[in-house]
Amino acid sequence: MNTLKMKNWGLGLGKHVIIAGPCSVETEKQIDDLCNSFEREPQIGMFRAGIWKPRTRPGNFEGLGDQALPWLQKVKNRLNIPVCVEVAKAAHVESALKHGIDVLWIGARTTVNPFSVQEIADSLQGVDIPVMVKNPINPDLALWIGALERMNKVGINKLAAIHRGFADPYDKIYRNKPNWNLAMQLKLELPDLEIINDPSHIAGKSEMIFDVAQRALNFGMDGLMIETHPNPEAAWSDARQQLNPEQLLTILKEISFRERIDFENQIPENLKEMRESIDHIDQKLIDLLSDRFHLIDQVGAYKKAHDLSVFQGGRWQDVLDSRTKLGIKKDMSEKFMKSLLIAIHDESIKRQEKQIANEAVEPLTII
Ligand SMILES: O=C(O)C(=O)C[C@]1(C(=O)O)C=C[C@@H](O)C=C1
Repeated sequence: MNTLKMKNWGLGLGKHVIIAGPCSVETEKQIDDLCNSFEREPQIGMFRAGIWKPRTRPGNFEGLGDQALPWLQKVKNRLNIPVCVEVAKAAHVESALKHGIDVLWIGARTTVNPFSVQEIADSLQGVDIPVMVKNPINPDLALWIGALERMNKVGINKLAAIHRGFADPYDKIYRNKPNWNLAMQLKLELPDLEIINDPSHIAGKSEMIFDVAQRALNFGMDGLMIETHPNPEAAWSDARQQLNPEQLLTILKEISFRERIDFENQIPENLKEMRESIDHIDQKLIDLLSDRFHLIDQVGAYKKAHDLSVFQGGRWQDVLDSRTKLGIKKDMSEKFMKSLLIAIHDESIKRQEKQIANEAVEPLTII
């Protein structure tokens, strides 16, 4: 996929892009008040606003629609920064383009539906406008990439992804679970594509936004989209997760942006050395794991010959408890130790089950 970085979108964006603005446009005064606060804040690179809101149930505020678009033009003129809105169908694209909107984004509830994404893509054929694609609600990397590809195929190369987290009804911490691994996987699959993190939708509550945003930057994400409202308590949508401008500015002051190392450039010598040591350690770890699994195979052969069960609860409990304790003493977390040991034990069980079923044990592959 050929994509242009945000700094090359021709919109005056820098290396780390901060996008701020309300969940929904509510009144002209709300927008004016925000402009008054943002005028003094040069770090804000783009203004966001929802005017068509996909709501879970009917009867909630669904956005002001076209009537709010002229107010966003005013924002552009006053702040001299690009303005972005969410679009969910071709009619939205048409209105947004007519009113000089600079950047479009596709929301999580739209990304899940290839028909909707294709409808938007078709309406953008031949149009030179940047598009940002939020992750789908469910943790499906292919669906996210598919939506980006649909845009790219109609000629949109000013593309970015927005990581807004994934719905998980069992998670009690986040509104949308970050699943950082999946976002990093996107980075691995599309290394040139920039990712903006949306801590507002991940956190779901204003007091957690700083931590989520900082983690995103620690992971090397390229920007932040933060919902901001002049008076969050009175917001017509997403009241719990919006910041007031003062809170936003505090976060922007305290947060640290991190450089991602570009592998095409020189890697600093001391980092190189540390990485070489890590390479050696990893080699040793793999050798040790391989030795352990060869012993597991011998135990498996013994179990088969003596009709013993593969799973040995007492022994496993001992292994789990004693190694976890050892790991904790060596500064590793209990959670990490347990998940590592469980992964190893699962593999042992699988290998021995295969042996008992008379299947050859596959050559060692540890992922
Ligand atoms: O001790 C055994 O019986 C083993 O096969 C080893 C091992 C392990 O991986 O440590 C694997 C399976 C058992 O449930 C218990 C422990």
